[in-house]
Amino acid sequence: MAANFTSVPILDYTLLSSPETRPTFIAQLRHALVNVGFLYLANPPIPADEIAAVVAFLPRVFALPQAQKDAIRMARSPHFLGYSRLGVEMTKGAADQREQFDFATPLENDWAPGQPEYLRLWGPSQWPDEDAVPGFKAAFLKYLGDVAALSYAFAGLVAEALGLPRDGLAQFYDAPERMQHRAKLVKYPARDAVASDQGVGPHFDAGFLTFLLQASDHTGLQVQNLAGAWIDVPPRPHTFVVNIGKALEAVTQGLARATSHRVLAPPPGSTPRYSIPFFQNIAQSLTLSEMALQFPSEVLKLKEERGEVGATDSVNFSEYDRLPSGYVTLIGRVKSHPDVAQQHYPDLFKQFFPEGLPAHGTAY
Ligand SMILES: O=C(O)CCC(=O)C(=O)O
Ligand SMILES: [Fe+2]
Repeated sequence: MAANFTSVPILDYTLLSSPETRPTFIAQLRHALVNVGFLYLANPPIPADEIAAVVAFLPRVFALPQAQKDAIRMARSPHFLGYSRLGVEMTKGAADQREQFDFATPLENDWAPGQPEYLRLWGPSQWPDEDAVPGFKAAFLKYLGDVAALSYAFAGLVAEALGLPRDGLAQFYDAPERMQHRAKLVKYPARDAVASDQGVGPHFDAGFLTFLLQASDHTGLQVQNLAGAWIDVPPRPHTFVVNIGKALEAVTQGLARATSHRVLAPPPGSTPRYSIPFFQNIAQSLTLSEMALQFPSEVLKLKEERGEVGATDSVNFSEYDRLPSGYVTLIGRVKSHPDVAQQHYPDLFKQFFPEGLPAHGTAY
């Protein structure tokens, strides 16, 4: 009988600061990784005022004139970075009802024709006009840097919780200055303003770890438990929601679960919901099936005790068993943003969308 969950566990980062309480955190983390795939990280090591400053910018950035937002639209970027209008992104073949800006940690792109196309995926962000939102770029870059640092520290904790050496996951990253991690500002308008209640449809995240900031006081995020039931993950003050991406699930042979999740649009008449997910990437050229990790038998036993995952509505990012990680990410981006792919990756676009640009997508 599968161990199931009806809520997402809360882990307090400050438990790590004392040798007496640290083992408690690691044990809670082990449980969350194996049985849930989601956790709240309370009191993360990022100053509350730094987070508040970023949150305060959200309504202002989305309130920029449409022409200024369109000037940095994602379709201009081979790196899938920039602004996406409501309804252009797809999950499981249906349009997501959210508006968003994708930004990433700073990195130049040195791809040259003839190299694998996925090496084109990382590159510079497109930022809104500094005069229109003074200070936003600096505040968000600071935030990106600090969450990236937290994400590396957290990977060390994950390794420890799964019985690996503390640097047991370090082989999956290039040197920090050659890595890029992505985050986005997301706005989900209330249901009466949009075509459906699909804020974002059921999906898995790619990569290793996601650090999600729920930036307004709306329920809407839900995760799917082992039996397939949808469980609410309401916002909690001064927490990140941390979840496992498909790449981490792959390298841990399913010990750490990638858990299906979705967002429902806020109810009619509500204010918009805002969030900022941060996606930690891994090195692009790795084929994960060639990098098997060895786990202690007592940890592997936890997976048996969990049992099989009974049902899920998500199907994406299943290719980590055979393709380089960067290619898997690129396929995900192509399927989610076919208009961007059509501009910059015409061959892949034709492969995934042989009938042309979907009116109502066929992806996922
Ligand atoms: O907005 C949220 O709360 C979650 C978004 C999400 O799951 C995603 O963009 O991958
Ligand atoms: Fe997600």
